[in-house]
Amino acid sequence: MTPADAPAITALAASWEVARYTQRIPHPYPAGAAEAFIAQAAADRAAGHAEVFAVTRRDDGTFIGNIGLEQGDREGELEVGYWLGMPYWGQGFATEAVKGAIRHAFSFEVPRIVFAEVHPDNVASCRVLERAGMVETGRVQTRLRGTPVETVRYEIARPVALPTLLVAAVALVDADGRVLIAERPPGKSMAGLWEFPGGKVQPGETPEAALVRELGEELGIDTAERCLAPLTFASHRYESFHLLMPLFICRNWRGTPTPQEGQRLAWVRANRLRDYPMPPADEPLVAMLRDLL
Ligand SMILES: Nc1nc2c([nH]c(=O)n2[C@H]2C[C@H](O)[C@@H](COP(=O)(O)OP(=O)(O)OP(=O)(O)O)O2)c(=O)[nH]1
Repeated sequence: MTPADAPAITALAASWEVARYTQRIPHPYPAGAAEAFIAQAAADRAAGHAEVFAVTRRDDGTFIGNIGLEQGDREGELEVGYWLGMPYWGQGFATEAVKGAIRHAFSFEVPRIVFAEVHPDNVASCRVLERAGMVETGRVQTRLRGTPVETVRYEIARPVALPTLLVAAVALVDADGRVLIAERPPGKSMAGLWEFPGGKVQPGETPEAALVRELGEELGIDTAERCLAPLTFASHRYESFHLLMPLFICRNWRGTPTPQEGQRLAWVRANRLRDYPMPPADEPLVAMLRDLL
């Protein structure tokens, strides 16, 4: 906000429809209140416990309302509050502003939760918060504009960033065009599902070097990096990690693949791979292999 926003604030915040569900907009709106509000917002921002932004229309920069973030009573919680002038209701601006405020809040390390408290009769605002990804978590006894009221509390938690796991895998293809798959042994995650040989790329390792190592460890065969040709990749969100798995194809190796870790092996034609349950990340790969081989 800048001092130049004062006339727009005065014009828009004066209506009772706007003020009635807010905590602080005075009604009737006195002269000088907008200027005082802008000065207070600058002071709060400098003190580091609240930030208030002008909401402007992207097309022409018109001031249409305010949105703010303020420290809640509990550690790690920020409250979002907002109002828009009536001519700008019902056009998705509030939802866009709330989404922006949430993104802004979580760009800082501290907040775990962004919350809002809404008058239960303010159905439009409840919908805005829901569209912005917030969920109702309870009711709060409070006072709104001096009157006791039970507000609805909405929350959104900081999104958990999943680590990306890099796994290199290979379709070993024999002279008959069959592909080697291995069953994940009991005790491992996704036990009993059939997978392409390979494994996690260790820190400092290339995917090719990881595969050469894994093929030795798991199958007792020797391959050279130049015998591994890139084929495709899987990118799949599991519950606790995101799997990024380049799939190579290899037709040349030394030795006969034999299970070194007690796993079952199968040589399977690409059009029969569907008979073997595979991890969800592999499903698109199976279709691609069928087209290719
Ligand atoms: N090698 C291989 N891994 C796959 C395939 N599809 C798929 O989702 N994965 C997943 C399963 C594992 O989470 C990860 C491979 O890890 P890994 O095989 O080296 O590790 P691991 O069994 O020791 O690991 P863990 O999951 O038991 O911790 O990638 C696939 O076709 N081949």
